[in-house]
Amino acid sequence: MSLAAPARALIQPGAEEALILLKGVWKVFKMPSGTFEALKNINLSIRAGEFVSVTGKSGSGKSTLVNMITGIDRPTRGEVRVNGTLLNTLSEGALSVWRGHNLGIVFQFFQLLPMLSVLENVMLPMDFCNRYDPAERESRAMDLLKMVGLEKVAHKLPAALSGGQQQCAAIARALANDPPILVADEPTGNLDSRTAAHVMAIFTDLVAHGKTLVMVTHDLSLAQQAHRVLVISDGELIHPAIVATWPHLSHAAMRHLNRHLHDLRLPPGAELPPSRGVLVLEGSLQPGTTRPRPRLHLEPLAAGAWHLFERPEEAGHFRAGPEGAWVLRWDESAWERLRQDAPDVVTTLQSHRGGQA
Ligand SMILES: Nc1ncnc2c1ncn2[C@@H]1O[C@H](COP(=O)(O)OP(=O)(O)OP(=O)(O)O)[C@@H](O)[C@H]1O
Repeated sequence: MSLAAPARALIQPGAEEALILLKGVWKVFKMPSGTFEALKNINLSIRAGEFVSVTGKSGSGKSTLVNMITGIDRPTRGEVRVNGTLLNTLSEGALSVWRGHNLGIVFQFFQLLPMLSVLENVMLPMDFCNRYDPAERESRAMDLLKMVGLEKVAHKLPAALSGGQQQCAAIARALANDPPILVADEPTGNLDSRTAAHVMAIFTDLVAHGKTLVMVTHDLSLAQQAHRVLVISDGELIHPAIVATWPHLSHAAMRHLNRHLHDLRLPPGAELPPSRGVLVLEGSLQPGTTRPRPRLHLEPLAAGAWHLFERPEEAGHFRAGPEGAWVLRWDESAWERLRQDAPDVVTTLQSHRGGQA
């Protein structure tokens, strides 16, 4: 069996590579009935040029998460760093100037100003940020409208446009100040599937030209067009390797796995400690030679491979390959907790015993 190159979808980019970085972010809402944890210890990194989709059930925390990235809302605890700026420390005024230069935001219901023409709507962010020379603004806005196919309706009011056209105008407006990052919250939620496909084609093209895109969507087929799908469930961000390895599990099942799998880095040649199961994130595990082989024939485990062990000691037949190994694993007690919390998930995993992302 040949060993695959590290599967990027299994791990997040390192903090040093991140254009968007959330570290230990919690959001707790205070309500008369008590407190509600909408985001629980989110650690997220997104590199420049990535297209990342955010999926999850209604109320799982998707909008709260993107509101952290846009600075529309602030974390209760933790750090949010976007394009080199620590958002936690900015005043409201500084945040809105920062947002104007760094982010374009696209909403589900377009939010164009109804009394301004489409062209004026697109010029508005340039006026607000004073980014381009006043003489240049109109032609720049027209170029952006051309790019999204709307030059013929530039002088109309938004109400005269279809929903799809209004969303394309909102995308042009989001691009007005040429921000490196676009954030779109359910941008196709109010569009039919043909129009949604057109909006997705515009997004894909923008990413191909270097924009970083974070898109919230309920639609799994649209989510999967991104480079990376983030799943959020009850305020928890599911480890990308769990999403990539067991994409068909329910989000609740993924959440159970997320809570009970722990990561471990092994230097080259190190023996895998007693474990009930392992998933290789990076590097490889090779069948060891120092212990007697078990009855079964063991294959190397490359990045993306997972395997369950009958007995924890069987894990010791594996050693990290020459490049080391970074794994998620269950030790005996984590596996027992998983069995107690989610017996159906254990049964599903046991029916396969292993596989490849
Ligand atoms: N300002 C607030 N005060 C109290 N609770 C809030 C507030 N904002 C959001 N919540 C709660 O936080 C949870 C997450 O909300 P959020 O809007 O992020 O979910 P979502 O995944 O975007 O949902 P949807 O897909 O329905 O838009 C929900 O239970 C919501 O009721």
